Amino acid sequence: MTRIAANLSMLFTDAPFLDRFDRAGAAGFDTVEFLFPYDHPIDVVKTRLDRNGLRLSLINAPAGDWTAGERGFAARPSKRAEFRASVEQAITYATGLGCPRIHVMSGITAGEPDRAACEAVWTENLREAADMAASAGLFISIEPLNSRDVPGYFIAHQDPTLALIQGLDRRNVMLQFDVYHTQIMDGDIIRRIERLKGAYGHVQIAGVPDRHEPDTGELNYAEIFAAFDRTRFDGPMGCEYNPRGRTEDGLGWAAPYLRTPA
Ligand SMILES: O=C(O)C(=O)[C@@H](O)CO
Ligand SMILES: [Mg+2]
Repeated sequence: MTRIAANLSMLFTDAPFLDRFDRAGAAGFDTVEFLFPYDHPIDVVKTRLDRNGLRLSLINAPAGDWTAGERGFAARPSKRAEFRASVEQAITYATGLGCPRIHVMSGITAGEPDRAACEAVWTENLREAADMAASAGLFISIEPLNSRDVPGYFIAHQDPTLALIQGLDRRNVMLQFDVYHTQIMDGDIIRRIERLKGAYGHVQIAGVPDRHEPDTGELNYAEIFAAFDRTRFDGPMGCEYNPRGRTEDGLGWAAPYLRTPA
């Protein structure tokens, strides 16, 4: 059964962050995800979730100076201390907010030592993060990002990323299958959904190439949802797109997956 979640870092962005929870609830979402809640105390965010009857499916660990282009630390030998601190903070928030999964970003590795050094530090960091997360009963999510939008990011393709994850030997680290990035870098979406069944723990969606609503662009989301259904994937897929206009006005495609207003 297809389930969706509102990504509050990209939807309803005409409202301040905390007010986006109310907008998502009113629009009929029962689940949300977002990147960085860290400017707000946990209890304040929790109140917004609870008063709208919302579950939280994913947060990102702090990823550094986002506006300056930083995208996390896991593969950056020069950022070991920042990595550990970011995972600790994310675990505190995920635990307090009842969120089962943390997206840990790998970082832009241009400017770091050679690839082998980055891979070695990524592996050490992720094993440590996985063990910290496992003690709290949490999953870690690892997402390749397309190199058109995020040049120099450590991981850009699904298969090599899965090989890295398998090398960790940690059961609570899984792929994040963002259909938008995957279509740009790898394609063959339907077969890939089937072949990687069981390897991804979180899914995100958007139209390609413009990253708008999934009802535009080169992908057929009816077929993609059916493929995820066949694999028995039942997690809420994050709607991680830039709405063409007001978020609510572009939710026609989502009507079958939203709650009807009380
Ligand atoms: O951009 C995406 O896609 C994400 O999922 C973010 O968490 C990180 O870039
Ligand atoms: Mg994504």
